[in-house]
Amino acid sequence: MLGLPEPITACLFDLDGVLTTTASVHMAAWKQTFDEFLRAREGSGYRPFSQDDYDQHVDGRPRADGVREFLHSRGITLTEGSADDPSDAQTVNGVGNRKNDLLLELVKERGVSAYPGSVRYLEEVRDAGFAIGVVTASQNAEAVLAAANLDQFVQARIDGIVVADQGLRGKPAPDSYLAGARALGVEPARAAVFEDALAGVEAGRAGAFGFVVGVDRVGQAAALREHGADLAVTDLADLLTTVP
Ligand SMILES: O=P(O)(O)OC[C@H]1O[C@@H](O)[C@H](O)[C@@H](O)[C@@H]1O
Repeated sequence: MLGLPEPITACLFDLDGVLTTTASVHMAAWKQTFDEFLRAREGSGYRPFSQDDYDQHVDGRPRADGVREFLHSRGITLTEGSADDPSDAQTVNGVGNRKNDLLLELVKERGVSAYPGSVRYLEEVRDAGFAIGVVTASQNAEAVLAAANLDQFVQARIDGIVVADQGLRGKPAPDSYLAGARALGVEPARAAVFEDALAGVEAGRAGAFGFVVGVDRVGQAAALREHGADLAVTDLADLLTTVP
């Protein structure tokens, strides 16, 4: 029993925070990046980047969208710059590159692991014969999936690189999930979306997916439901005992 309603035959999983424990690593890299940025701009009285800032403005969105959205919330607008901007450039790309440098350092230091409950769930989904896709804003998804030994489960991957190459709108727009469903050859109504980000459950709802599971890792179950989750669980293995 996968805890999913009858018509579902495919599962589209977000990666960071749903399958792997890397959401907290992204959060740490963003916090260091934005705190350095704000301190340099506003001095020691700056308001630090918080978990709430991450949840509202950054989580689930493509890297540059996260930079823009968060800085906008603080009344700051930067020029875009270009992809090869140095990481100290005061541009959207420069700030994003600083964050990526820090993320890669942290991933190297801490390693990447999968949630044991998510691995159990993936095994059950695979054994039930359901199609499996990963839909993530991250441009580092291929390496993270491989490091966590999860690539064996994945039949289609729509990641930050595909999103940029195909000119898709990032989450909360439904485009990347719709591309995931297309890649698996299923109608959205027959696919379930699994998301820990508010922008991600919004994307699932906007795409009219058959079922949206909110995965609550930071105590935001009610907000996940408000933004589009049909159900919120704290671990994917909880679904194995849930009858919808
Ligand atoms: O910077 P990356 O690896 O391309 O990731 C982009 C975004 O990917 C999402 O999966 C994370 O939730 C965000 O925190 C992150 O900012």
